[in-house]
Amino acid sequence: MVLPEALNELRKTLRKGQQTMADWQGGELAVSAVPGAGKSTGMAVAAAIAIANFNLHRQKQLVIVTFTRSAVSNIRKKVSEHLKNLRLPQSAFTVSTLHSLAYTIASNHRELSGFGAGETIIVSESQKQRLIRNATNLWVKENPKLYDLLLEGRSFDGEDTERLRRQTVLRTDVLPSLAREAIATAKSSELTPEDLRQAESPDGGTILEIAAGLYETYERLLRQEGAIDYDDMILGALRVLKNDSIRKYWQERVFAVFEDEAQDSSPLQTDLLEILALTPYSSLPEGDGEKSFLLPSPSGRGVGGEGIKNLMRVGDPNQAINSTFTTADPRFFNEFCDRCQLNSQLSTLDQAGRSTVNVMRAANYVLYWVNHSEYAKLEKPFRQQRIHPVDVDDPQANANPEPIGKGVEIYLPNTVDDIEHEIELIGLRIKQLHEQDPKLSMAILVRQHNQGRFVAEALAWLTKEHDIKIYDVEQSDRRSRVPMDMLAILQFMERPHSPDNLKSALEVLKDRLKISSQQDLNALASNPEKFLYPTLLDPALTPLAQDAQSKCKALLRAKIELPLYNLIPFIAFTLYDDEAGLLATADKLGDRLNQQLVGNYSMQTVITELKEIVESENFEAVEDENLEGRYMTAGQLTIISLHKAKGLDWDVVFMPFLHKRICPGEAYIPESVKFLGDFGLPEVARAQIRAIVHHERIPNPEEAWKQCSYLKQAEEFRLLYVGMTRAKKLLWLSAAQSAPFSWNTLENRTENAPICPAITELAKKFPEFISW
Ligand SMILES: Nc1ncnc2c1ncn2[C@@H]1O[C@H](COP(=O)(O)OP(=O)(O)OP(=O)(O)O)[C@@H](O)[C@H]1O
Repeated sequence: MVLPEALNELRKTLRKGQQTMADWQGGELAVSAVPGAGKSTGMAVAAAIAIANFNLHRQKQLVIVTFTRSAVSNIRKKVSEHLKNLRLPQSAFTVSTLHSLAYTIASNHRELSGFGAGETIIVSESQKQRLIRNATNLWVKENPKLYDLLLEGRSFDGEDTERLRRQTVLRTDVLPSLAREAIATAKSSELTPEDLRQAESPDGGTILEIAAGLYETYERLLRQEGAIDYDDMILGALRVLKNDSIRKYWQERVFAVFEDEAQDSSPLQTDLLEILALTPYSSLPEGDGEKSFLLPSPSGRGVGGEGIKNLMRVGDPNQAINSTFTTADPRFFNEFCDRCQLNSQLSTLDQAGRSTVNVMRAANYVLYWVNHSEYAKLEKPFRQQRIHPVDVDDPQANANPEPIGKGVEIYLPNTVDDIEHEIELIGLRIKQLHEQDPKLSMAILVRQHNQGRFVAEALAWLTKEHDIKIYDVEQSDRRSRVPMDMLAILQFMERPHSPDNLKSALEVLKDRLKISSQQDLNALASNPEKFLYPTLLDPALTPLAQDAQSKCKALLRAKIELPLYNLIPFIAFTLYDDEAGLLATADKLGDRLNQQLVGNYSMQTVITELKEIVESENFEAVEDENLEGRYMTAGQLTIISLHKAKGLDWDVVFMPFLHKRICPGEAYIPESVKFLGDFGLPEVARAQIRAIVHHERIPNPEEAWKQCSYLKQAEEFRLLYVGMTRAKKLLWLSAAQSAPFSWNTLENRTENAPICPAITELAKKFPEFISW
């Protein structure tokens, strides 16, 4: 028995808003928190207090779920610490990601999960991509009529070159993306291929028919391999829980579910949690004392039967930044919040300990402006929620620190000429700040990989001349792609006349900035013979294509001239400059292949071995539980993508390159796919399936395309907001006058590139932040 005083002491370590979590008395509770509100801290204390209040133990547990593995270990550590201090059993709670919770349930009852009898193989992301490629090829073979319809597109003059180009675009680009979107959206919403076929679509259902076919073929291949993907884990668990006695078993074991990062869950994942969180009335013992603690579920929606739903969902809808590539959508969590609000079960954590006051004012204004702008016509990108500083007696020391300078510095195009100038100004500011306080943690947040690379190269002098440590997070990603690059190039060397092989090799050369991206690679790859060895009768190649051709031919020559074991180093020198340890990584890979293939070293065995390495992903750096700690080290400058920066913070945050083209961006259709229509087919499929999920009218392709770009823009603004709220003492926002048209190549610049409209408005509202 824990003394109430001890629990009260623990509760008092929380700020007011967080205390509403600790005061949870059962039933449903939504907690909508602003960035920096201390959600995880609040949840950990709330968990310990709930375990004490409800006498939880091994057979009646509190289940905590969150999104990433590092968040799991963070929360586990905190809860465990509190339980130790309160002398409560550690077995009273579990913390896991949603997927691993689902997998535990499903694999405990294999016969009902649909997983098959043998050992279950869980496909990784890269294995899934391979399956999708295979499914696409198979679908093309089995569906010649639909494929021809796509080849015809809007119009077709029957010319062979154009046909070959279209084939390459469809098979290597459009159809695999369509498959990916369709599978992600449909499967994670429990829609079957048949459901897609039966939906009433205004365009006659052709797009949904293709989506259904690809999805079906993918499923077939997955089953053939005896494998499951991440969506199957959730579906498997839900299938298992349809069984009355098994559901009862789990519901009795699980007293309540606390979910962190709830804005990132899909509806099906939420269903799973709701089922687990339910205690059926029939399971409550007569006159059980616990009964009096529990409030009836406010929703009464009763997933999985009537009962009491003990479910706390904590999240920030304004930090939902995964909705354009998963089925998560902030609207689901928003709806949950609204529903709970009707029953006075919504708690809003709007005080935040992290940033200096001006950073909060800037983030609040951006949110307000976007929600009242043309970008909010269809649906508001943000939940209206202001971030407030903490009270003076807050338990967190120095929760809202003093600013450095004004706390926010905005650099507009009239002071910054071009991106080189912009990064030079940033470098000088970093040097100055580091001299003033060598312990400051700093980060530069970028939206695209190529920006990160540009920044890392341009600021290398800070390390050389001033010993400032730079940690480029994307670098390790680049290293993990080395085996894939090698595989693509070797496959091309082995069979250069395959359009697919040539296309993959060209893609690698483009990604490594060795050939220009300002050309249609599909056109080059569609007829390898003509591209590599044109006759005098063939039309002349453009200068950009000639450059690509000479790089490809050099690779083919090397295959003839060099001993096989020299090919890996040769390819490495072709692809990589001596940056980011890529050459060293390629060396390591070469050594490993040499060791593994002693006495059996041939092109074929090297390719097979590389395939193995790529598919098993066992050459990648192992995810480190304290990776986040390494990103935020004092005295270090971290270069990191906006997506990865979520959940982290630094004393000083730089956000450069804030142009309208990127934030909020606009829907863009490459010339090469316009034969299909003025829209992206994968995005349209996704929007149509989404409409089925939401029981809405299915949009026609043009409407669907508009919706997609709207959703994407809303998400870009949320990314901007996530970025801004990472700063503790100083936030730097900038955009140069001249910027690259596309970051794939820095050569083509747009003069007077329009800047992100939210930043223009921010500068108008707070002219005192404008710096030069
Ligand atoms: N009541 C508190 N007392 C002392 N420190 C606190 C308190 N609440 C939060 N903090 C500190 O504030 C920081 C952020 O807390 P936490 O990680 O819980 O925030 P979060 O809301 O999950 O963050 P995010 O903005 O990324 O969503 C942590 O360093 C934590 O220790």
